[in-house]
Order: sequence, then C-alpha cells, then structure tokens
Amino acid sequence: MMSQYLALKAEAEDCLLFYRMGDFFELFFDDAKIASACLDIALTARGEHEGTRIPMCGVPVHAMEGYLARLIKAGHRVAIAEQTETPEAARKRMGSKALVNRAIVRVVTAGTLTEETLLDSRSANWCVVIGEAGGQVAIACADISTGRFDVVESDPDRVGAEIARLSPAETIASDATGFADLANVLRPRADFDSAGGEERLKRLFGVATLDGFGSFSRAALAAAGGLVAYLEHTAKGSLPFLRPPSLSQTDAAMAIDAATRESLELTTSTAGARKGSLLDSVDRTVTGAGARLLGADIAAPLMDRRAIEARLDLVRRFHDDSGLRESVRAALRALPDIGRALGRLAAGRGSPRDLGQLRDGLDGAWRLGERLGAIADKPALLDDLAPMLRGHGALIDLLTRALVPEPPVDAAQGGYIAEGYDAALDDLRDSGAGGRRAIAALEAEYRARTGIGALKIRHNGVLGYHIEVPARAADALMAQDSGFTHRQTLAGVVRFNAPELHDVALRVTQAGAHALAAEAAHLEDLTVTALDRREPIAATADALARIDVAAGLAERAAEGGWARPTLVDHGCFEIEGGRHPVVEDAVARSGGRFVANDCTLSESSRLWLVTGPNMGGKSTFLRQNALIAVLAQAGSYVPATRATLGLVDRLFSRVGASDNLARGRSTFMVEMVETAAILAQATPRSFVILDEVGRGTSTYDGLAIAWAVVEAIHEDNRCRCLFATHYHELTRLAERCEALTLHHVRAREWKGDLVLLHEVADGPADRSFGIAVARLAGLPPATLKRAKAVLDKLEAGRAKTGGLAAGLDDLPLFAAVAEQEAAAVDALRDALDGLDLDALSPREALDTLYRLKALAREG
Ligand SMILES: Nc1ncnc2c1ncn2[C@@H]1O[C@H](COP(=O)(O)OP(=O)(O)OP(=O)(O)O)[C@@H](O)[C@H]1O
Repeated sequence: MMSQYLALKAEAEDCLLFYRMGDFFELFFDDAKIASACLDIALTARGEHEGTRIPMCGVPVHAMEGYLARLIKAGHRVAIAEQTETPEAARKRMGSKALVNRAIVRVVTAGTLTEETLLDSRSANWCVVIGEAGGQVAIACADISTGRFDVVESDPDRVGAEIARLSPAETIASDATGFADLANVLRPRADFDSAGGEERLKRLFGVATLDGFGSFSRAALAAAGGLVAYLEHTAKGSLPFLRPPSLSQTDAAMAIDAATRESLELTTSTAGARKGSLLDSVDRTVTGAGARLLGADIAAPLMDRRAIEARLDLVRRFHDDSGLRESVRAALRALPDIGRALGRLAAGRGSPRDLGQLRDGLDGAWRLGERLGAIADKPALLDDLAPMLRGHGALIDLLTRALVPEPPVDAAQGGYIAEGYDAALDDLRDSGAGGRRAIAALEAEYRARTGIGALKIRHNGVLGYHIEVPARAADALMAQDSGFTHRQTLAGVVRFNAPELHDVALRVTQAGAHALAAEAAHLEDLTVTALDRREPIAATADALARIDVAAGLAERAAEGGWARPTLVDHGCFEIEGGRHPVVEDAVARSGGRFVANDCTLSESSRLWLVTGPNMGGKSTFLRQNALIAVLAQAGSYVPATRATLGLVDRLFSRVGASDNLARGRSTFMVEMVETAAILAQATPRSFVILDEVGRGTSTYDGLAIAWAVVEAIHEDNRCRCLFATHYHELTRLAERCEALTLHHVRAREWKGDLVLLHEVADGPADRSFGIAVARLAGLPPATLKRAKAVLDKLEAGRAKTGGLAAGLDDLPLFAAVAEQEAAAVDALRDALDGLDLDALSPREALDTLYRLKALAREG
C-alpha cells in the first residue's frame, strides 16, 4: 500500500495528498504534519518506512469539505486519491491480499473550486493565466464555478493592473516568462504553446475553427490554451466547463493600477475586507450573481460611452419607478444561483438539488421575463435582456415533472424523482412500501405469537431487518423450535431473524436498490438534458445578474439621493454637491452630517491645489471625486446633485502614508515609484489625485519634489488633477501655472477650539492649524505648549530670512537674484567650480539657492 501511496504522491508533489481508505482520507509523512497542524487534528503514526514510524492523520469522508476549505484557505493545494474499484473487484482480481486500485481524480486548488460551501456566493472566483507570444501578452481568466471565460489582450505594463482588477484566487504563468513573479503557480512552458492552445480550445468547444469566437492573437491562444491545460490538469483530464471565451482589450476599461485600487478601496478596504469598500457601500443586489457582476463592473469601469449610457438608462428606469424596482427585486431575491448550480452540474459534481435550483431559477426568470417584456418605456438594454430570461420552457416542464419540490443535496438516499414521472419507478416504490407494510404486520404477529409487547422489528446497516427484544424476554425466542434464529446479544437487547421476515426484507431491499438505481439513471439523463442547454442557461443567469445590478444601483441611488451623471466628450469634470459614500455613511452613523462639495475642473482650471488643516477633509474630497468617476463609468448614478464629466481613460491615486514594507520598500520609495508611474502614464484624459506627495521625506526635499511634480503634471501630462498638500509654499505655483487654481478646506478657531467645516472654498488656506489638530487628538498639554514655542521660534526665523517661500518664489528668477546679490553669486561660482547653473534640476537648483542665500546673508 505504501508503495502505491508513494507513486501517487510523486504525481502530486506540490499538493497535500488525500489518500482514500474506506471512510477516511488519510495523509502521511510531511503532509500529515502540515494538515494536522493546520486542521488541529490528531497526528498519529502507523507502520514503518525506512526505519522510522510513518506520521499520519485522517479526515472522515463525509466531513471532508470543511477540512478542504480550511486547507485551501491556508494556501494549500490538495490532490484527492480515490479508490477506483470496490474491494470485491480487487479481491476478484488479486485474491485475498488484494490492494484496491487508487488514482488521483482531482486536484483541488483555490482557483478551481465549484463547491457551494467553499465559495463566497457574492464574489467571483478567478483562475487567471498569463500568456505571452511574440512580445505580446494576454490574460485568460475563468470562473469555473459559473463557466465564465474571458481573454484580455494587454500591454505588458498593464498586466499587474489587470491582475489587481481580477483579484484572482490563483494566478498561473509559464516558468519561462517574465511574469513568473506575479504568479503563485508555475506550469511548464509546453502548456502555453500557442499552437497547442488552439488545438485545446478547438477540442474543448468541439469546433473546427475558433473564428466564431473572434480573432485570437498568438498571445491570447497561449493564455487561453494555458488555462485549459491547467484546468484539465486539476480535473485530471476531464474537460472543464467553460463558456465560449469573450475577447477584449485592456483599453476597453478605465486603467486603474493596483496601488490606486488599494488606496481608493474600490472592492476591498485597506484592511482587506469587503466591508468599508466602495463596493460594499454601493451594493444593494439581492443575488449572488448580481453581487459578483457588480464587483466586476466596479473593478473595470467602461470606456465606451454608449455602453455606459445603456446601463444608466436601465438604472434610471428602475430608479424612476419604485414599484417596478421593488417587485423586480422581490422576484430576484427568491431565485437560486443558477449560474453556480450549472457550474457544479457541468463539473460532474452536481446534485438533485442543483437540478431543482435550475428548475426554480429558470421558472422565476421566465416569469420575470414576461413581466419585464410587457412594461412600458423599455430601455434598449432591457429589450435585449428580457428575451434571454425566457426560452427554457421545455426544460422547466421536464424538471417540474421529474423532480420533487425540494430535492436533497445527497443523491444516495434517493427520493428526489417525483411520483408519476416513471411508472416503473412508482411500481418499485409501491412494492417497497408494500414490503414495509408487511413488515409492520409481521411485527404485530410476532408480538401476539410471543406475548412480548416490547418486541420490535428494526433495521441497521449490518444486520438489515431483524427482530429485537429486551434481554429479559429473550429466552423464549432462544429455543430451537421457536422459529427465530439468534443473531446478536447486546447489553440490554437480543436480536433475532426469522424466515418470513428474511423473505419480506429481501423484497424491500431489492425494490429499494432498484428504485435507487432507476433514480440515479434519471438524474444522469436530466443532467445531460440540462447541460445540452448550458450556454443559453448561462446567458439567462447573466441577464438576471445584469437586471439585479441595475435594480440594486437604482435602489442605492434612491436611498442616497444620487444623480445620473452626464458623460461628455471634452475633458471637463464638474461635480456639484459631491459626497464620499463610505465616509458619508460613517459620519451619519456617528450622528454627524456630511458636507457636500463641488469640484469643477475645466480646461482653464484642470489642476486644483487643495490646502487646509489636517482632518479638514482633503483626502475625503480627493477620493470622492475619483470614486464618482469610477461609479459613473461603471454605469451607476453618483453621490452628487449634478455631475458632468468627460471619460477618464486612466485613474491614479497616490496617497502619502501607505507603505509596502513587506516588499522591501520604504514608504518614501513606494511613494516615488508610484509617482513616477503617474508621470509616465497619465494622459490628458486621465484623472489623478495626489495626496501629500513628498511628505515621506525631509521638508525641503519633499517640497522640491512636490513642486516639480505639480509642474510636470501641469506642463506635460496635462491631466485633470487634484493635489492636496500641507506645503503652503506650493500655492506660489498659481502665479506661473495658468491652469492651476487654489482651494482650501475651511476651518475656524473658536474660543481656542478648532472647528473643521469640511467645506472646500476657493483660494489658499491662511494657516495650517496643525497644533490645534494635535490638541483635538489629545496630545498632552505640556507637549502642545512646547510645540507652540518651537513653532513661534521657527516662524520668527522664517520672517527674518525670507523663508522657504521667498526662496521658491525666486527659483525661475535665478538671474535676478544673482544680480541683486552679485557678490554672493561670485563667491558661489568659485565654490561650485564652473558648474552650469542653467542645467540644474529643480532639486539641485533649490539646494544651490539656499547655499546662495546663506552666502549672501553672510556677505
Ligand atoms: N465633507 C465632509 N463632511 C463631514 N465630515 C467630513 C468630510 N470630509 C471629511 N470628514 C471627516 O473628517 C475626517 C478626516 O478627513 P480627511 O482624512 O479627508 O482629512 P485630511 O484633510 O485629508 O486630513 P490629513 O491632512 O490629516 O490627512 C474624516 O474621517 C471624516 O470623518
């Protein structure tokens, strides 16, 4: 047995091997140590291997799903080795010392789950593969719990952002590409060969050419083929359930890099949970499929204005008609998740209940389709969706006739095929029921014959039907001629058999076994019939999800008084009464009122420099505008009283404080890497929010960098940008950057207390209130007093020297400064030994300026 085990383990080296032994899955050696620690189950030992005891632990087969879930969550992969023949068959083959054949039937990984209990019903479960060919890159992703299959052709530099968008359960790449560091599973290069990929796809979809799906690049074939190869590997050869691939380009969606997603908390909060994210605050969907689609929509806002308007038209229809909205949501709420039921059936892991869910879901969809088809003023999208909801009439009828109202998850006990569906099955059941009645009659007869009132006929797995009497009354039945045969003596009872009982029991058992077999055959047939229609069923599931998303967004919009955004072709961004949905909820929960703010970026004012006290609401203001862009392009109403915006092609958010020490980068390093990416990638159609860039380093360095970044964004990127800063010196930039305007969040000091008004107003902030905020935060009075004294000294010094601001003011007027302070400049020129002052970078220029000023003061 151990050599069989070791051979199987060699096939699945990167997995924990679940080795089936009767009613248990056993794990051995290191697998046992890892699993027992992770699952908190006993580690024992058994037999010997190379002179040492073999560590071992096991989980019961019936409880395996729960254990699997914990292992997969902890990041393990599990290979399931099943017995592939019965012990009887093995004995026939090899005699009494037979070893049952076993084989790995499945590799369970995070990206290839279909079990309801292992999946979150409200999130997609993506398995993502990166493929590369001829310098091009494509990403193939599948959610095999629903069969969704997308292939996206990507710029090499957008691969990271795409992966962040999908937030996959598993990412796979070839061990030979440059993307290995983005992957958590590496597969051999041969799996990603584009010619082999084409063959695999043709085989999967049973087609002679892929032309019907669109035109695949070689990279797309490599990725899609690599994905199919991986799914075949984990399902051990059986083909996965995938719908025909939908091909797209990354530029069909707003580009949002990983750091921006994280800082805007689009689908998860910075704590990693769904709670606190934009998605959580917007989500009013009532079905798992709707929630999954909304997550995908928010993660990938569209770039196609017509498609966005189509979604918005549908939201508006539900928004403006609350009666319709409520009835549609009530109907959807009652529907089971047909997409996932279909996924389980297609993966060969379906149950009678899954068929029942299909029946109920499709029936509900049909009714909803009828209703929606008949309403007035149908938006175009609904015209497309309503017919998709109907059209499974024959299947619904078949399943309604075939199944009981509430089919069980476990097929083993039978009882899921409805009466009247199959006359032969009904007969078998009748004869089983007749037998059970005969057994009841026998019980009465035995009681009368023996005079033992407590006599019972019972059933168990070992003895089958038998007669049970209390031990004290058993003697009468023990006699040779009693007509009863002794089978078992237990503590309080003694068990017997009798010839009549044996005959009737045989009839009952045989009828039962035949009935079970007949039901199983029906289950298989019904599954095949349902799967014949899997593409249109999946399309119905998609249509339901789209309607749920629209009705949910309408509900959210009505709840929050949101407005339909107007999308235009030029680069404006005009928000009136904008709000941050997550902060607004939080403020409301603590009894406060959120202050709405306008943001009007235009050609002549495309860069807003926002100053103001800490805690004043700068970050909130920046983010709420970025979130409004995301929501608008995802096809949602937005938290504002009015919003008009030109489409945003790339969204960037750089927020001062986050760091990534885990990746070995300091806070400042991360800040600079991300800022560099923005300067390299932002286009005039982009929207950028920068929050306190430069604060991660020393004041002068930070100010110099912030200064140069603002200039570069203004001159070169020319994107729409909100820039929040504590460097008041930067406000000087307004004098020379014509499209930069100054704004501040308002605050007042009232009788020594700071009052934050959270109101965005024009012009620069007059002061910074840092110490007042520190007091609000509860810094000890002695420390506050000392801080105030230091601040006074600094300010006095600044007044005397002209200060930092004066220096920056002079930066482009270097020559003028030089004229006024010629002597110092000469001294400096000597000191700098022929350095070309005109060629200095802003940072060097600034340093030089300060040295110059110092020399001038001395001289
Ligand atoms: N418009 C608003 N209306 C009501 N409360 C608000 C508003 N904006 C922000 N707040 C409250 O103020 C808090 C601080 O806001 P935010 O983090 O945006 O300030 P900040 O100016 O960026 O501060 P810092 O400079 O310290 O980072 C928020 O958590 C929220 O409770």
